[in-house]
Amino acid sequence: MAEVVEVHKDWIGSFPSGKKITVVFVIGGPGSGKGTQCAKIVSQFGFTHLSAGDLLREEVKSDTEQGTMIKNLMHEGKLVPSEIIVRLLLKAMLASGNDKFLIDGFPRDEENREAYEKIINIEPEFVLLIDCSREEMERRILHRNQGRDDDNMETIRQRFEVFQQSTLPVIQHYEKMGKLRRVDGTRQPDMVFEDVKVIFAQLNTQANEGSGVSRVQTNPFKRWFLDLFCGCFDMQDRRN
Ligand SMILES: Nc1ncnc2c1ncn2[C@@H]1O[C@H](COP(=O)(O)OP(=O)(O)O)[C@@H](O)[C@H]1O
Ligand SMILES: Nc1ccn([C@H]2C[C@H](O)[C@@H](COP(=O)(O)OP(=O)(O)O)O2)c(=O)n1
Repeated sequence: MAEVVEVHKDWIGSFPSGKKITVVFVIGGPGSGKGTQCAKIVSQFGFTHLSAGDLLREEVKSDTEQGTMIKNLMHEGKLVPSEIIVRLLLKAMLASGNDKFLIDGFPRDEENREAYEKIINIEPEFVLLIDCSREEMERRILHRNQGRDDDNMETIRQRFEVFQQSTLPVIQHYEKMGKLRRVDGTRQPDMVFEDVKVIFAQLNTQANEGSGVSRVQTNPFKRWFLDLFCGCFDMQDRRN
């Protein structure tokens, strides 16, 4: 709890004041090309890229009990408890000094989404879904050579399973809300980016037309801060 209060203090001075905070989620199956497209989006649209997987891999490097727990879950291709990943995301957002965030590999399931809504609660502008066939994703993962502990056939199978069972409901949720933007990720990276660019360019147009809601109006961090002091940060609403 003390650490979170510290983070909030940092936030006060670290976000550019009076600016709208923009969040876009990027989802897709393992190996669909999320990281590849995010790198391109960052260089063209000035977002801060927060990869949920990278944040967890960083956490694994810390020689702690939590790090070991995360390492084991990732090795099995399972999802890490939502509170952990949402806390890591919040910390990274606050530390970035930026007001535009590309959150890659999140939300992975309904629990992730609900935890985000409870703790951070900045509505995403849209959710970019990179669509790709399972065969192509499998081929890419087996060739990516990043030395990842989870890029082996057995773990890949479990990650596909999680995508089918747990991420599809999240996709359906955002589709119902009209927030899903789907691109065909089976093509070459630059071709995929042609479609991605059009989607992000619309975001810029909206901002210029002033259709976005300002941070002052929504003030999600104020709500978050109040929630923190009402004691509901640990996901259990103790007021009930
Ligand atoms: N459109 C694409 N066509 C072919 N290979 C790709 C494409 N996008 C990404 N890759 C390659 O596939 C692998 C997985 O991509 P990555 O961006 O790491 O996926 P994810 O972040 O979704 O797991 C990487 O080796 C990457 O270079
Ligand atoms: N929101 C998230 C994101 C990733 N994870 C864990 C589980 C995933 O299998 C691993 C790797 O995720 P990452 O996004 O880096 O990689 P892939 O899309 O599976 O290639 O991290 C999680 O538990 N919760």
